[in-house]
Amino acid sequence: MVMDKEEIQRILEKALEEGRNVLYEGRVASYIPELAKANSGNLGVCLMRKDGTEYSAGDCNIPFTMQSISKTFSLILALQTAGYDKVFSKIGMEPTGDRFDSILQLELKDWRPFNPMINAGAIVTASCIESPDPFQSFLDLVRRLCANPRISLNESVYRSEKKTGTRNRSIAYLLKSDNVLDGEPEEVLDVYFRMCSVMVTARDLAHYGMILSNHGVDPQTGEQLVDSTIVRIVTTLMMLCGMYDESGEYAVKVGMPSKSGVGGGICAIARHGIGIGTFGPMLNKKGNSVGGERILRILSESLGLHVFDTKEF
Ligand SMILES: NC(=O)CC[C@H](N)C(=O)O
Repeated sequence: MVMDKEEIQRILEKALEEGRNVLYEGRVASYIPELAKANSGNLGVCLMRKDGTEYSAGDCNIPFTMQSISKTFSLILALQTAGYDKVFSKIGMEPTGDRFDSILQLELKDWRPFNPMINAGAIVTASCIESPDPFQSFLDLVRRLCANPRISLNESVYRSEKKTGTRNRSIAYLLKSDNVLDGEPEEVLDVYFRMCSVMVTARDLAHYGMILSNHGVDPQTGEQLVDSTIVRIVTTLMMLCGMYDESGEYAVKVGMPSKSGVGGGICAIARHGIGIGTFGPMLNKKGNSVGGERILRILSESLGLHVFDTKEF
């Protein structure tokens, strides 16, 4: 199925409209007080192809905090600086089937977090980054992979989470008591909270997804921004665990390696060098954007983007 530009744009707009129809099913995150101020009506999508063409509909230039989407960038950075052996001696690769902030498995099954896409795993990932200034290195990486040098920290969201993040504190101290976490829990948490509070737009995420879909190569310059072996690891973990305890159902229905955040963003990696970013802060019970998921499902079905699809784009 080869589509012309107008047809793709029409599909995006239809997907946005259908996404709007399900917003009432969700709620904005409020456990981080600052996030409760989000505009419940926001919804947007941007699709970017490696040939430079770009499609968008709705609120795709509104900045929001990336929250858990930061887990994919920090994993890339930890693998780049500390290497595979160190990272995966401290963190597993298995989905949990539990909430993103669950503490359960650490006590019951394994002292190592199950994977880097849940909070416990991302806190350990942050501790693995080898850099004199881990947050600055993270920010540099995000700016490069999103091709946007203006990306910055949202101070109020950062302070709000730092003040109220007792559950993440519990996780970090438990990990410390089991000797999984190197360094001071408060220092590692500070880096983690900052990373979650970096602001991006749906368009930034589309660019990032496009780079990952293109095996880490910037199609404009030919530069290998991320080693393809690292891209493969991160993409696989996004497919298995990127939508928390909804990852299985999402994989069946949408079938694109994706990562969501409670700020309302989703970054999806589609076949054929396509990246998609969505933004809609109304979340379902699992903490995933209801509007974003609906849009991605429609795009997957209409454009044949499921990883096991055979259609041409
Ligand atoms: N699911 C998320 O996006 C969680 C990120 C959030 N900063 C937290 O740690 O709770």
